[in-house]
Amino acid sequence: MDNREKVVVVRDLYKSFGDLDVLEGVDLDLHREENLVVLGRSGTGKSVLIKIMVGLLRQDSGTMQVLGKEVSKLPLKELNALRLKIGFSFQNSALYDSMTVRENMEFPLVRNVKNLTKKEISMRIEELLEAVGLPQSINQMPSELSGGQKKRIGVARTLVLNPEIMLYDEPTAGLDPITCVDINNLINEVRERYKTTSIVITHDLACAKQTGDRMAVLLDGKFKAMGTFEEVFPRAVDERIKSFYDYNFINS
Ligand SMILES: Nc1ncnc2c1ncn2[C@@H]1O[C@H](COP(=O)(O)OP(=O)(O)OP(=O)(O)O)[C@@H](O)[C@H]1O
Repeated sequence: MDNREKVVVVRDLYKSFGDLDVLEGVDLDLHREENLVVLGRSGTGKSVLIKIMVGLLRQDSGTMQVLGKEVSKLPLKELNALRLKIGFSFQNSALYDSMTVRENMEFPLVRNVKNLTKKEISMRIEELLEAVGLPQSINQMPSELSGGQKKRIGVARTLVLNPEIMLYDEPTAGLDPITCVDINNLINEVRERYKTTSIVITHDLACAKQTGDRMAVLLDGKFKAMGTFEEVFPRAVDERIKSFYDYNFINS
């Protein structure tokens, strides 16, 4: 029997928009401190699944439990409290261009955590910038940072509220292959250091292989394949999963 703690439990989840059936029976168990990679072509419903997870959309049927709570049944106050435990690292890093790195990181802290002293805020920001390898960027503007640096700061800002779950949306999109490897390493370091449980949405199989304990391939509204990289890809029978593998360049 699998005794690991389950952080997310999804059962028989359905979601349609009019005639468009997007999710058609999704099942998932995500374990504490696991890195799960979700793969699937554009429009397969990855974002819809994440939106149901954070209560931005409601499923038609089935259940979505996050940290022991059925998301669709939570009153707004509890939903907001749950959302604070889920850190979303956006594809475009979502930094405010008119604020320095420090101000970008202060913003969610000051807004969501009461009674922090200036010193506590500074210490938290400095620790996180050190953790993502950019302590020297604290007074820089986002426009002065490279794409990879912006991603790092975006991750640091997401961590500022101590999330238990990290959602990474296409973390390597738009980066050169070497910077991709750095960002993948960062995702793994964040897990080690902050004991986060992560979902990584990506089309990049090198990223999937490097960061994922398990892969979950969303196809026809369900997770059609689930397992380690080696279990899912080299031996794929489904032509669509095989083509996903064949069209990607595997670095290692
Ligand atoms: N609020 C909505 N109303 C109507 N249709 C929607 C809504 N949200 C998503 N959809 C549709 O659901 C399908 C799945 O969309 P989703 O954004 O989840 O895809 P995705 O797998 O995240 O794609 P990508 O990899 O391109 O981000 C799409 O056809 C989309 O148009």
